[in-house]
Amino acid sequence: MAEKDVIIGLEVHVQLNKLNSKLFCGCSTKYHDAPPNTHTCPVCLGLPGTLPVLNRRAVEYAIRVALALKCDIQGETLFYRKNYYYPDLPKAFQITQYDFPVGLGGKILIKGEDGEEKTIRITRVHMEEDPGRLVHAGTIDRAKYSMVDYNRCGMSLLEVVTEPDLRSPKEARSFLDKLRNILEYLDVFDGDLEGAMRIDSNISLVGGERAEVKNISSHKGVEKALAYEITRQRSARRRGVAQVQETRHYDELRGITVTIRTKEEAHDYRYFPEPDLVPMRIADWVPRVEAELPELPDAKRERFVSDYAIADDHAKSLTSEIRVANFYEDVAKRATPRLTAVWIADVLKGELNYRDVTIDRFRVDDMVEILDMIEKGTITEKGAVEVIRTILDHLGDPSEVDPAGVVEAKGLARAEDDAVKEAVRAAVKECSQAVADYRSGNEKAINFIVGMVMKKTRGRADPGEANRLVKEELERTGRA
Ligand SMILES: Nc1ncnc2c1ncn2[C@@H]1O[C@H](COP(=O)(O)OP(=O)(O)OP(=O)(O)O)[C@@H](O)[C@H]1O
Ligand SMILES: [Mg+2]
Ligand SMILES: [Mg+2]
Repeated sequence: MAEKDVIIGLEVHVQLNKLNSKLFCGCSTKYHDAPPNTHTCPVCLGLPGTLPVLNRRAVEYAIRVALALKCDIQGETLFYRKNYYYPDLPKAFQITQYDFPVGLGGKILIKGEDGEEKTIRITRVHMEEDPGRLVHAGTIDRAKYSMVDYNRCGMSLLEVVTEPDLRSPKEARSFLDKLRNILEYLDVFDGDLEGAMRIDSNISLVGGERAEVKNISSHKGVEKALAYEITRQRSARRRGVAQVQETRHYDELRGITVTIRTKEEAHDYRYFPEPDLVPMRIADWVPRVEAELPELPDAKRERFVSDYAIADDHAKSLTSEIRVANFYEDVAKRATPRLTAVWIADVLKGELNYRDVTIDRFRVDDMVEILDMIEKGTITEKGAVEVIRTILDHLGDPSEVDPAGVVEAKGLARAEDDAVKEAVRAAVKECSQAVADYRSGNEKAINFIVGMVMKKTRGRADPGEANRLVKEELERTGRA
């Protein structure tokens, strides 16, 4: 439900984890399976006397994202020091942007609560370095001690800040899904890696101060934390307790948020320009980066509708993930595009979701073969679903299955026409009561006869076709 009194704005930290090296040093970004503190060097550990060297590719990726989010790219961009003391950042300041971020004033289209397309404005996109990761012994508010892992320290981060345009937890989630989708299209980001996206959610009720729920890493977590906050803030208001500007933590296990600090305790970060990095004229880079921008989800969706003459809903579903979109096009080139759209969007995606399997585990060749069998009438639609399910259920087995093999092994080949006709004749003879009912005007009685045909052919007849044949047979025998 769109909530008129709810105001939400997000700050999304996106790790540019497809880069090979960190933002200011040559350390590898592939630390996810490595032991703690093995991907570090004097620069990302912030040892005295070291100097940052900017990763050009990171700047290029940042411009790519800012352009895709329709931001104005700033002519010159500058880094600042944000000073704070916390063990996740050994040099006691974070190199980030403040004035002159890479991009200002963009937008993302999402599906709003009312089902209509809705524009969420992007305030800015800026670059910064990721701090290290604290691992708390127990929960953050009660831990006896914490351990620190600097593998993540110095990774390239983007912060994408929205205007407070979101009106419900669900809209916040659609925004995050859409953002992730765009980032994956841009090939700068792998959302499956741990810590790839971390979100600060700001939420207030009209006329009240905002609470900022820090550092949630799943979209579902954000949705739940925001729902909890709405209830909490409303109930406080009813009791006459005013919301103060504060930072809160979401306790995922307990499903609640707890206060961490209020505005009075807020840090003064003493931002000042980073003296070890010069301002960059990025305006000159823009034409080249723009020319290399790939097709984005909204554009792909429009093209799918016009190139393949498929329904907009199908196009939307197929483009909501780059891997699905690519799979669709690979199959559609070799099969009927409309039929392909229906089977991928309405059937395959559901079966994959149910099993939590990604589409690249399914073979393009297999999908083409299944669609071919449907079109030639070799299998029924029901049989095709069975084939898809069986293939998915045997992923990773030593003896993987293929469509023809499943059809053979499960006897899914559609019954020969003669066999169906034979079954129809027999069914009409046997179901004399249903036949009499049908003839006296009860049209639904035909379903019983069709059911008998399906039973006799062990489900290998096409139900529509069986229905047509039963009617023909009833007419023929009625005339006699
Ligand atoms: N009344 C409000 N209710 C909910 N969200 C708000 C409200 N006013 C602003 N916001 C949101 O709060 C966020 C402010 O983020 P911003 O990065 O500009 O500042 P910050 O949170 O003060 O700084 P920091 O980066 O240190 O957390 C934006 O996403 C904005 O949309
Ligand atoms: Mg911020
Ligand atoms: Mg903030």
